[in-house]
Amino acid sequence: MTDRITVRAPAKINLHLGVGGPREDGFHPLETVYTSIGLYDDVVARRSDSWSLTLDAASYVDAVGVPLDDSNVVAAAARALAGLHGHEVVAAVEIVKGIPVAGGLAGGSADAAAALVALDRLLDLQTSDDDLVRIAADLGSDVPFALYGGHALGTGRGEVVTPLPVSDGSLWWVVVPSTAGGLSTPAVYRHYDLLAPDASPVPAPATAVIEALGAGDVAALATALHNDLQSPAIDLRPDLGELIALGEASGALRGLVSGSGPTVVFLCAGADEARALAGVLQEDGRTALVANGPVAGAHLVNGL
Ligand SMILES: C[C@](O)(CO)[C@H](O)COP(=O)(O)OP(=O)(O)OC[C@H]1O[C@@H](n2ccc(N)nc2=O)[C@H](O)[C@@H]1O
Ligand SMILES: Nc1ncnc2c1ncn2[C@@H]1O[C@H](COP(=O)(O)OP(=O)(O)OP(=O)(O)O)[C@@H](O)[C@H]1O
Repeated sequence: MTDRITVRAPAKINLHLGVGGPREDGFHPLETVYTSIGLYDDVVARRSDSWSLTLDAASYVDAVGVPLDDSNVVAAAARALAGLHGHEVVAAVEIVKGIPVAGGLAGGSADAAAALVALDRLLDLQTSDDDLVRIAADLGSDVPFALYGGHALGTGRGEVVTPLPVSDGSLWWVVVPSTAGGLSTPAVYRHYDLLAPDASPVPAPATAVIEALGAGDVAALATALHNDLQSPAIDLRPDLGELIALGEASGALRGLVSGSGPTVVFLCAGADEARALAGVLQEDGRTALVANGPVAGAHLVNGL
C-alpha cells in the first residue's frame, strides 16, 4: 500500500476569455480557451490518522493569504470526496506552491485538482473520471480544466471543458507576477459589470484563437489573444498597462493580463526570445519566469 503520493498540477492562462453579462446566479457566461503552462503546484498526501494541511512556497510566491483551515480549497476537495464516498477522507497534506497566489493563474484550482487525484489514489477510492470532473466543477469554475491540462475550450461558467487538439511544438511565455499584491476574482468581475453594464449575455467567440492554434501559427495567435477582464483589471491596477507596454517594447509578440490578473503573461516567438525578455524584465527589478506549454493536467509524479 502506498504511504505517500505527489500530484502536480499546472497554472493556466486564458488565450481567449470572452465574458457575457451576468447570469441570474451571478456567474458570467464564458467562452474561453484555456492553456496549461509549466508552472506548478504540488500536492503531497501522506497516510495519517488525522487531517492536517501545511504549505511550502517558492521564494517568488507570497503565500501569506492562503488559509490552512477548512476554507482552503484542498480541504473542500477532501470533503467533496468524503461526501461522494460516504466515509471520512483523512490524510496529512502538504501544498508546495510554485504558482503565484491570487494571480489569475488558477493556483487554488490547481491545488483542488491535484488534491482530488492525490487523495483518490492514496486512499484507493476509485473515483470515476466523471465524478472527479463533477466534483471539480463544484469546487470552482477553473478546477475541471486543471484536471485536463493541454488546450481546451471552456463554456458555461468555465467548468464545461472540451479538450482541443494539442498542436505541435510549445508556446513560450514569460510570466510576471505582481509584487503589489493579488486581485480578487469576484472584484474584477464586478468591475467588468460596472464598466460594461450592457454586455451581451453571449460571450465573444473564440474562433480566431482556435484557428491560430489549429494552424500552429504563433504570430496569428499573438494577434488573436483576447481577455475581456483585461480592461477592468488595468482600470483597477494601471501599472499592469505599463508593464504590458514595456514587455511588448522589449521583444514580446504580445502581452496579456492572465485571467482576472494581476499576473501579466508575454507570448514570445520561442525559447530564446522568452529567456531574453525575462532577462530584460529581471534587470528592471521584476520577477519574470519562463514557462512553456501546453503541459499535462493534474498528474502523479514519482520519487518526490
Ligand atoms: C477568471 C477565471 O480564472 C477565468 O478562467 C475564472 O472565471 C475564475 O474561476 P474561479 O476562480 O474558479 O471562480 P469560482 O471560484 O468558480 O468563482 C469565484 C467568483 O468569481 C466570479 N465568477 C467566476 C466565474 C464566472 N464564470 N463568473 C463569475 O462571475 C463570481 O463572483 C464567483 O463567486
Ligand atoms: N490552496 C489554495 N491556494 C491558493 N489560494 C487559496 C487556496 N485555498 C484557498 N485560497 C484562497 O483563494 C484566493 C484565490 O487564490 P488563487 O491563487 O486560486 O487565485 P487566482 O489564481 O487568481 O484564481 P483564478 O485564476 O482561478 O481566479 C486566495 O487569495 C486565498 O484566499
